[in-house]
Amino acid sequence: MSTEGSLRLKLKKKAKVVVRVSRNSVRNRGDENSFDSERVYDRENGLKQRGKFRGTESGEEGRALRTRKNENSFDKERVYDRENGLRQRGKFRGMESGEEGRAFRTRKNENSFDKERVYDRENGFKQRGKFKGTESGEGRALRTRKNESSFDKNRVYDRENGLKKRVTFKGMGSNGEGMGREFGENRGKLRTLNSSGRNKRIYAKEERFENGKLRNDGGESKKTLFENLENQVKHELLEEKTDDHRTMWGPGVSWSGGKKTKHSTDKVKDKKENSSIIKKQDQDKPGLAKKDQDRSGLMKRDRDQAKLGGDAEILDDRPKKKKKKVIRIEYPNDISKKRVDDVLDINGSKEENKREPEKEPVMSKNAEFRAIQPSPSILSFVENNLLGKRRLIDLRRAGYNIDLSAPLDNIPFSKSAERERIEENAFKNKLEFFAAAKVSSSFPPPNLPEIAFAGRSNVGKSSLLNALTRQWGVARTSDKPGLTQTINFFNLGAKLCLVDLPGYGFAYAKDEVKENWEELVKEYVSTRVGLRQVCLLVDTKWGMKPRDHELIDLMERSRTKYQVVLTKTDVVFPIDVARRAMQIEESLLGNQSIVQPLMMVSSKSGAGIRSLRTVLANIARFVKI
Ligand SMILES: Nc1nc2c(ncn2[C@@H]2O[C@H](COP(=O)(O)OP(=O)(O)OP(=O)(O)O)[C@@H](O)[C@H]2O)c(=O)[nH]1
Ligand SMILES: [Mg+2]
Repeated sequence: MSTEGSLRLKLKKKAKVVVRVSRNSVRNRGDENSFDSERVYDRENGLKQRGKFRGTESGEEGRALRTRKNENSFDKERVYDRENGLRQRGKFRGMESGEEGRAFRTRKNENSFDKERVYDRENGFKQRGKFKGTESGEGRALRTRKNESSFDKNRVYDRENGLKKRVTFKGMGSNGEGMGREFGENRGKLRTLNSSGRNKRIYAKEERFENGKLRNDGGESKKTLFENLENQVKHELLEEKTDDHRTMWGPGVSWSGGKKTKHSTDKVKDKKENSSIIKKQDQDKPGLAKKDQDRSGLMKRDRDQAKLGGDAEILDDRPKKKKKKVIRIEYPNDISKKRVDDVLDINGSKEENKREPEKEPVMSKNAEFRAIQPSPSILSFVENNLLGKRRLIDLRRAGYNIDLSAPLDNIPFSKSAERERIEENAFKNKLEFFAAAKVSSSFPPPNLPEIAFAGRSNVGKSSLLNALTRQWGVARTSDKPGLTQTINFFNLGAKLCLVDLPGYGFAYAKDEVKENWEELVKEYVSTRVGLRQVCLLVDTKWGMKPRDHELIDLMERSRTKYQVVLTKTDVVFPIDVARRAMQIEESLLGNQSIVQPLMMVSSKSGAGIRSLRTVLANIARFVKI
């Protein structure tokens, strides 16, 4: 830098220093708040705020300057707020000159005040109640964060709720000593005494000098004083009777006996005459249960505090709890909360409603079925033949090829369905349709022993024919009941004839036609020469129906041999297959023409087909042609 430049820099600095010394109103980096007698200069908003600002007189500016630490400057008539500027034009004369130092509203002392107004940093001068709780010099009475309840003779100021609480509060009268004492009592700060689960606020007993400092000269220490005080209060709580409802509360709501009660202000006024802070209680009642102590403590709380504080009232800042209104609606037909006798009265006299002797509950058909206990032989047959609903994974593990039709009718671990492997020779023959009859006169001549398959429509008669011979599609099948409408005759080789009968019961056909089927079937099973056995097919899921019994009766009368075959066993659980078998066996126990055992098959899974095949092959074997 050149010599000329350095000289200029020095001159500038000197000039600044001079100005700074001569005028405090110059705004520079060190003094951020400049002012003059008429203007306020704000660093952020410049000189836009042109209100008269005379908070400090000349010579006192040094203290009144608004700095970062002292955020609130003021004058006799105006309050200056850094955030809101001079918008708050209320008269603010809380301090006289010379007292500003203590009355400044700072971060620690958040509440400034004057004789007539309350200044709230957040709400400005909205709270215009008269607030005269402290006279000048009451630096200790200021409401601070620790002492949140400020007060005056007539009003209570609450920082959150403003002046809404107008309870007369005369706990600390102004006595000119700056300590808030009215009666010259040795009363200290409010202390919280935890009594009976509730906080009780009491005053400490203190002695102070005239200058306001705490006196602690060899006497009881402050801590000891509080301890003594707590003990006294506890004793009082135990001693007090519950019928004393005197309270220190004004018209507000206070606690009495655990319930909120309203108190009149008259009771509070009388307490002015009290001159002692604490009425000593000498006796204690150690035998009182803790619960009772708590309760009595709660009920006497008001009175205790009144005694402790003389005229002082302690603010209860607890929010008032609203009682929930419970609306009970009585329904005339609601008998949920009535006794049995009452219920009887509602519905009629007790004699009329005498209970009838209890009948055995009628079990539903389903429940009856579930109660059936199958015999071990049936159960073992079901298990051995893998009857009932089975998981494909289980069938695969057992070696059956589930990709084949009727896999259980194949030999395990064989890759293809080998018709030649069918054990029974009769069923190794080709199944051939050779005659269909709608009327009895159309029946073919009985040259071969016949095995007929009867049953309700859609029970699986035609499917079973195909499954037994492993010739799928020879007998036509359909999921619609009533497909087979004629008596169809099939040759199985030269030795056996299989007959597919039309079904009975529900079918998609005219009633007249269905009646003809039934008559034809009845005629066939009762009159057909060469009929060796009727396989009466019953759906495992639904069991036997009345028309099945009709046919059985007919066959019984005509002495036609019949064997019951449960079909579609793959749609129910194994246990239900066994139950159904047991149920039908028991229902047909006395029948003469029935052929045992009851067979269980599934044309779809192939379960039980081999067993049935064996049974039927035996019939063919012993037939004499
Ligand atoms: N799940 C399962 N379905 C079967 C079984 N047997 C037959 N079905 C099915 O049942 C339906 C009826 O079979 P059909 O053999 O036509 O019954 P049907 O007794 O001849 O019936 P109609 O000729 O009308 O009297 C068809 O859709 C078959 O696939 C079986 O064992 N299991
Ligand atoms: Mg059929």
